[in-house]
Amino acid sequence: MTMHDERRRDAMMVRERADCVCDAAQLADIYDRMARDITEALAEANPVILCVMLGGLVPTAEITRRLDFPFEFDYLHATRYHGETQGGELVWKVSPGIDLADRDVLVIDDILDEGTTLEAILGALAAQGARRVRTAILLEKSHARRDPALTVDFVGTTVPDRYVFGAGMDYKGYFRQLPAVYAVADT
Ligand SMILES: O=P(O)(O)OC[C@H]1O[C@H](OP(=O)(O)OP(=O)(O)O)[C@H](O)[C@@H]1O
Ligand code: HPA
Repeated sequence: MTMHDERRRDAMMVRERADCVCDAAQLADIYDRMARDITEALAEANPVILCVMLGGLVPTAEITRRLDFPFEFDYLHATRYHGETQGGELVWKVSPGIDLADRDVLVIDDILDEGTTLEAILGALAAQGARRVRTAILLEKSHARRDPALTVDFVGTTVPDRYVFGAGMDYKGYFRQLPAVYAVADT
């Protein structure tokens, strides 16, 4: 069996035993509410919306299709889990291509865990001259391992301190496409 086959088999076993922590109907309600709050804050701001690839892809698509006001759209790619369940060094793969000087920016990502990724993104966007950066994160993980000063403007919901996947998030590269969020079962 190749290494890829083993990872796939591991992912399938983990999915079978995982607990659903946010189902598709709950996610739809969360996206509706986030889109309403974002509209209230940004409809007149001519913002740039930035998707944090890869995990931000699904929440960004779900939220932006609920926004009926003009905005520009771009993405950035910063990653530090590299297909594993423990974070490592942050690698910047792609910076936003659009000029952010004096712009209102909304960053959309899937999860706030230890906060390392979001801190780096906020630093980079400030360095690019953004006027104001707001953040929309689908899930906030409940623990005390991040700087409490790091706050998010639009939070979907809170999840327990377990590795989660689905709705854009992967387990070892798999299952980003699942329409609900699952937590890996304790061993
Ligand atoms: O708060 P942190 O502990 O820094 O973790 C949060 C980040 O981790 C995930 O990205 P990941 O590095 O897994 O890349 P991916 O989006 O390609 O899955 C997630 O999409 C967030 O961007
Ligand atoms: O629990 C998680 N799941 C998926 N990606 C993540 N990135 C940080 N934490 C997580």
